[in-house]
Amino acid sequence: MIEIQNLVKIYESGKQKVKGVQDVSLTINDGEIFGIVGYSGAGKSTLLRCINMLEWPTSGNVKIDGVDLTSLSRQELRRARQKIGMIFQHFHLVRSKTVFDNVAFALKAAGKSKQEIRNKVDDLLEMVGLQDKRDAYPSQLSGGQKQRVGIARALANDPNVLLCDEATSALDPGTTRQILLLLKKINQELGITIVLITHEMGVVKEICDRIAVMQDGKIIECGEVYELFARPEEPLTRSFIDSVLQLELPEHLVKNRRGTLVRLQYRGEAASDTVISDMLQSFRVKGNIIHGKIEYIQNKPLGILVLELIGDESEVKRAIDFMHERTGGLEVIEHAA
Ligand SMILES: Nc1ncnc2c1ncn2[C@@H]1O[C@H](COP(=O)(O)OP(=O)(O)OP(=O)(O)O)[C@@H](O)[C@H]1O
Repeated sequence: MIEIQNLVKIYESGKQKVKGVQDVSLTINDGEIFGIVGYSGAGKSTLLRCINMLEWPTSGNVKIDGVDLTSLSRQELRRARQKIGMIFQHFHLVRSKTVFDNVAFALKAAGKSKQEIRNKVDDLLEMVGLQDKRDAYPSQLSGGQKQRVGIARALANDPNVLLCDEATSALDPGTTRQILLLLKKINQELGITIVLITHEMGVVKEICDRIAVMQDGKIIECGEVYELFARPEEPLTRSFIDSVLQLELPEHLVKNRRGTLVRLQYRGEAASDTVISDMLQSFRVKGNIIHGKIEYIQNKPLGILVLELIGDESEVKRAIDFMHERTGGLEVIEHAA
């Protein structure tokens, strides 16, 4: 388990002080894939780099499996870090070394025998699907292949935790998906806890169990991915979610509406419910479906519909209250003029 308590990181350059992370407390459970989301400058990298002490916190603690990393000696910290792998946006491979040697590097440093190194590297390359690139150099690899080498290298010392710093941001969508599937496989087969930072909600939707949303060095919202998608509380979280759900309505639809537009979100079990037909039968309103989709997040359906309700104002209001009660997730987007 990773426990972050009241973490603060302030960068000082000359007389200027920049707050990288402001009083963050967070618990990440064993075996979880935990996402940290936020715009550029929100403090994601700083927080991630404090987890393995690449950045030393100004105050606060980081405990991994009960051990407070801020209290360790340099040597103890070096040993603790072997159990925390890390991968990077730009891979950070050694250009003059082959794929094999890039992965073997950490094992040599840990004093493993030649035979052990050969077996381990071969196993890792098989895991990431790069056996045939064993003797290639980084310049001969695609971006996705380079990240696979980065992942194999990060797993060399059998870490319990894998930190991913924008690991897919330099990759095209197809390759991103393959790398995310690989991370999921590693999480499931090896039981490794994964903490990833990203500004792409699509990445979160694909593989994370829980997420924290960061703004100005603070966590403004944290929870299970499905719950956050179904019921975000903060406007920033909502805008991240909307970006991936592609819910923007064409302007002419909003302009030419005749009634009240409402966005309806059905959660899990309610997704197949008959809430709309019940509403239309119970109230004197007409309903047009303007936009609709069902998203599957962590294999659970999240239904999203935009309805135009036309009718007497008080009847529309009663219809909205009814749907609110039945679904728990309803938003009035725009009132008719
Ligand atoms: N080494 C540093 N020295 C001074 N200020 C820094 C340093 N690293 C980060 N900062 C500042 O700390 C704040 C948080 O930066 P950080 O890189 O953690 O954000 P981020 O969310 O990861 O953004 P990005 O996605 O652009 O990397 C920013 O204001 C940034 O300018």
